[in-house]
Amino acid sequence: MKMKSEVPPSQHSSAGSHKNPSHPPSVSGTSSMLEQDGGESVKVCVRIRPMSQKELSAGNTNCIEVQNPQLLHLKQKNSVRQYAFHQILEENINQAHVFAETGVGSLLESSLDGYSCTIFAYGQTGSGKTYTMAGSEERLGRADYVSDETDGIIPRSISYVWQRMNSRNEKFFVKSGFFEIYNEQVRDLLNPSSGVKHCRWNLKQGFFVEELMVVDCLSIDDMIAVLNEGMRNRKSGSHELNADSSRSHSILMTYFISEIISEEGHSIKRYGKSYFIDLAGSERLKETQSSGGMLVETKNINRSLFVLGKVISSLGDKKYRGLKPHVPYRDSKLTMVLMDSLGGSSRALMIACVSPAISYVEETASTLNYATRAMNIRNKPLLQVDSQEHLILNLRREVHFLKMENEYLREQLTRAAGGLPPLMVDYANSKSATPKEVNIHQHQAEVNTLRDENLKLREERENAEKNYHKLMIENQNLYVKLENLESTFVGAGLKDEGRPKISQDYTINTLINENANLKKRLNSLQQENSEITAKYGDNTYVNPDDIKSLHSTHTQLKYKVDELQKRERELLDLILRAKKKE
Ligand SMILES: Nc1ncnc2c1ncn2[C@@H]1O[C@H](COP(=O)(O)OP(=O)(O)OP(=O)(O)O)[C@@H](O)[C@H]1O
Repeated sequence: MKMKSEVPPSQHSSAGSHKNPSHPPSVSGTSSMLEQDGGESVKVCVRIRPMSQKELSAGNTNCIEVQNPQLLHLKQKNSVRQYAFHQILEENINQAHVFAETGVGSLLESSLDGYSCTIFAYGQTGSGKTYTMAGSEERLGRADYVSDETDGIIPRSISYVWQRMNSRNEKFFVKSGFFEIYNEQVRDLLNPSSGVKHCRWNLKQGFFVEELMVVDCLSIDDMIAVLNEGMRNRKSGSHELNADSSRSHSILMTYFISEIISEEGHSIKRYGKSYFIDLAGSERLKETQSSGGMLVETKNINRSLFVLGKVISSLGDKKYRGLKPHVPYRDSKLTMVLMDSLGGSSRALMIACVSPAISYVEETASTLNYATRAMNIRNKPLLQVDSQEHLILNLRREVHFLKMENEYLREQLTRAAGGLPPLMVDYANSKSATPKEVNIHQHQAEVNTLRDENLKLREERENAEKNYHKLMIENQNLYVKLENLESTFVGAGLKDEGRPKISQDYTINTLINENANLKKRLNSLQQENSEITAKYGDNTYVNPDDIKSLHSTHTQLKYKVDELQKRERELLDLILRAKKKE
């Protein structure tokens, strides 16, 4: 195995004659997911793992009933919900059958033809993602690893592609890289000591991980060595960095560069790739959604998974069909990497892993709901074309996404400031996007301008987020202070004895000062709050409901302060009258 630290080659091909590949895109060997517009839906399979010993001894019953290979019933508390998928793999289906039934071979065949393919496992912790993608975790990463029947999709894919490459009349170059994303940091699993990696975008590759170690694989053993090395480093890294390995996403990339010599003696190259992704446990996503405190989530919980959920929702929501929704790909590292696989030019297979145990029925329902949405996502698989065309294609795609995103951000700001939103433009269909009218330099200039604009809009949004956070903390402090004041002055004794009981700690002067400060803070907070609301609107991170509830808290606080001041005046009056009597 030859180790190399480099960015993989651009995904282009001079094979103009290969626009009609020998293997037209079709996800499974028998059933094509191709649709009329040339698009192809993400293939979604559900794998149900056997109940674990722990689940059985806890007395769990089965909450999933498989009706047929495409239909299942989920038995929830008071209802039964029906779900349909491309393929359902029951508990008793072994690893070899999973490989065959999910149609992975057909995807790999496309990669050898010059297409991009992504296979990813989604599901809660312990639902069998790693087992499905790689195999039994205890065996992987060990020096004495030998292939056996528990091998998952990755080792099986490795031996499949090697067999297929040997039987084809083409010369293949294979390269591989392995990385993980944890807490929005990318770590090279083949070179863990190299530190945090950055996600960049360029014309040739779209998004890519910068300075990732990419290894030349000259044999099947080299590829297995890459898998084992990555798995080993993921395990040890999980102890050093994150106690919980299920919170990181691991991504194994393999590039297949094929070369054939045409009858005229020209060399024709095609650039295919396969991504194998083992995602973090999706129950984090559920926690994220239920906690409501979005700022805390994005910091402490797996942001990539949260954004992936949003990307799947936007792309898979039927109401957006043909409307070009805003898709927040750029909001996380994982979705940047997956940009091409979801709603892009790659072919994709999602394996949703679930436990049949009734105690996880909610997590299972959540996984199945996301999987259902993912089935609505459509990709347009593209064979890599010659360099110039490929550059223009990438630029056009970048222009399209940037325009949509900037439009979305501007529209939020305008609406929040009370103006009418600008009309949304369908950039994909607008005339100005026609490639022949604009040359590559103009495309590049447009991308640069849009990216500058995007940067500014994002900075503005970040500032607004920071202010919002500050405001929340101040509000909290204010609340605590008010509670202290209330317990001091409006205690139970007051009601019982009909006369004020003033704590020794509080003199009238401190009370007046406190209230004056409180009012001052309230005023400035309210002003700050209305500025943020006007500027910010309902952007991705701060929910308009949160802003509304912040407003309502302010109103309540203000009411309490007014009440308190009224009570204070009464107390003052009482004290003065008592003093006069003395
Ligand atoms: N289909 C299956 N058959 C037998 N055992 C399985 C199956 N699926 C999963 N397991 C076992 O269940 C346990 C949990 O599986 P696994 O580690 O793959 O879950 P996971 O979804 O990757 O979890 P995490 O998100 O925490 O990494 C492992 O011991 C694994 O061997």
